[in-house]
Amino acid sequence: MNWDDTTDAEAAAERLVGAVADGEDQAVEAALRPKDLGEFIGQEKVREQLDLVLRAARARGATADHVLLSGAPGLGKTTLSMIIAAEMEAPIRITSGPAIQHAGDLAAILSSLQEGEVLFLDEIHRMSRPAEEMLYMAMEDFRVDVIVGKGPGATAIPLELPPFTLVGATTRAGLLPPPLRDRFGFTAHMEFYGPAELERVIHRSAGLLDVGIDPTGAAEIAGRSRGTPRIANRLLRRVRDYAQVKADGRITQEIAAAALAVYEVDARGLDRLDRGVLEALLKLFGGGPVGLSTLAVAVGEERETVEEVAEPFLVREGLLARTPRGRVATPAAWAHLGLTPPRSQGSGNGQQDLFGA
Ligand SMILES: Nc1ncnc2c1ncn2[C@@H]1O[C@H](COP(=O)(O)OP(=O)(O)OP(=O)(O)O)[C@@H](O)[C@H]1O
Repeated sequence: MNWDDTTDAEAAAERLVGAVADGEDQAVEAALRPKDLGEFIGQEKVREQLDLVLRAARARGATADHVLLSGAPGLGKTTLSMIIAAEMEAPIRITSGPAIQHAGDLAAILSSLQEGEVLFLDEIHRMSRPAEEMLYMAMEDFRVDVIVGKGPGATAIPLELPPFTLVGATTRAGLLPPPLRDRFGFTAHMEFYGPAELERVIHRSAGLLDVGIDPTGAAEIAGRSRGTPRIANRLLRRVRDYAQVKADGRITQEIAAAALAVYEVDARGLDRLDRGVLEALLKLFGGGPVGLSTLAVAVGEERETVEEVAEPFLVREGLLARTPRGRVATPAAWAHLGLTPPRSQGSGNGQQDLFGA
């Protein structure tokens, strides 16, 4: 998904199943964040590796190596950066790539860091080029050159920095220039969460929010959370509202299913936009192949919205395939919408033809 494009990110943030944080998320997330590695659910490999990195640094009495976290929005990168600071008993400073427009902005932040401080740089791939170049030297030598003056009279004044730990976060590690990527001592890729992990996230959050929930209720919400803790927490809050207004406040499987039906989030986590795209593909175009522009017109959305907001999840779920001949529905898409594919698509040969990339 192209999260560089603010409009798409905003469009996605407006959805109940959007992974980008909205205003309400920002207000309540602090209370739901795990505080140490032991509380952080899932991501076993990342946790194990990070635990070793941090323990070793602590044992040496040194500042931890720079850490790069990559992965989709809402999987816990900010949370993990705060945990790194907590585990190192260090303060944390939080900023983001787009907030650093000039190298001077970065120099001001770096020069005010305390020894051992964690600098969390979200969306690090969106930093300006001069700032990025300044960061290379800061990461490697804990030094920056501050340029004073302009033109031929400009001079570089070297500035020593205290050792610090940079935690960079990006949704797209591939976009980082290799010199920057290489300066991180530890890189972790965060994966989408499985249903059992999401159930644990939901139980934990329900406990913190003081909401009663049955295991079946948690499973129902987990199944619709698109592998993302942020979405799980958001759906939990909407289901809690429903349970309070329509029942006795306790979340059961029936309550969760009924609440999320009101919000048009289906059993697999598809919302109205996702289902609209699939329905058009199946009902109007017999399952495809159909071009992206035609599909977008059929659902009354911008091409970019279909491509960047709806499609990535449909592809990930194995409901839609992008082929050189156009968008094609998979057999799972027909099954999910309870429709029968035309005969030619049901047969092995026809299917091969459709996906014949
Ligand atoms: N492993 C986890 N265990 C429990 N809760 C989690 C976990 N990961 C994330 N969360 C919860 O999900 C919410 C979103 O997490 P966080 O803000 O860290 O995501 P992010 O990857 O930094 O997102 P973004 O890329 O949009 O900044 C937080 O409220 C946090 O409590």
